[in-house]
Amino acid sequence: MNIVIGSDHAGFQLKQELANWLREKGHQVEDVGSHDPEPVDFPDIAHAVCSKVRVDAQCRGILVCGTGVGAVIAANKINGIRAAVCHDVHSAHQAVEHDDVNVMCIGAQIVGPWLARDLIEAFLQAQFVAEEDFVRRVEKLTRLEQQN
Ligand SMILES: O=C(CO)[C@H](O)[C@H](O)[C@H](O)COP(=O)(O)O
Repeated sequence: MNIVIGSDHAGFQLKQELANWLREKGHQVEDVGSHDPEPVDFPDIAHAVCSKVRVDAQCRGILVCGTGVGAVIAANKINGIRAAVCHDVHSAHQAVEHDDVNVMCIGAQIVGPWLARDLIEAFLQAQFVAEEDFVRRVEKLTRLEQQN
């Protein structure tokens, strides 16, 4: 799968580990930074990841900041992005299955590397379930995005 990954300084170390691990698993990974531990603002990294994900339906995004909170706020302001901060495996797959989430945000200060891997595996393996209720709700999300 094509994956775009990014982090701010708080997520840098975990993002490096996750990007390497994803490549070892055979995924196509584009790392948009940060590329060193110097401070960087999470909205800039969220924009870099999400501007690629929003134009490629086959692509998923992963954002790592300290808590996942700043990243998810920023990502959800970008048209075409449905982002979720996920720190449990159930949310990580249901977010895709029900809500067609295309960007997952992780807090490096909240979860360790092993749980982060489980979260990403659940996120990447999940597919949207195109049931009537789920489709209708996602369409309503798109309309909300267009209204504002
Ligand atoms: O978690 C975050 C935003 O929700 C960020 O990654 C930062 O950790 C947080 O904003 C704290 O900022 P700092 O510059 O690392 O003190």
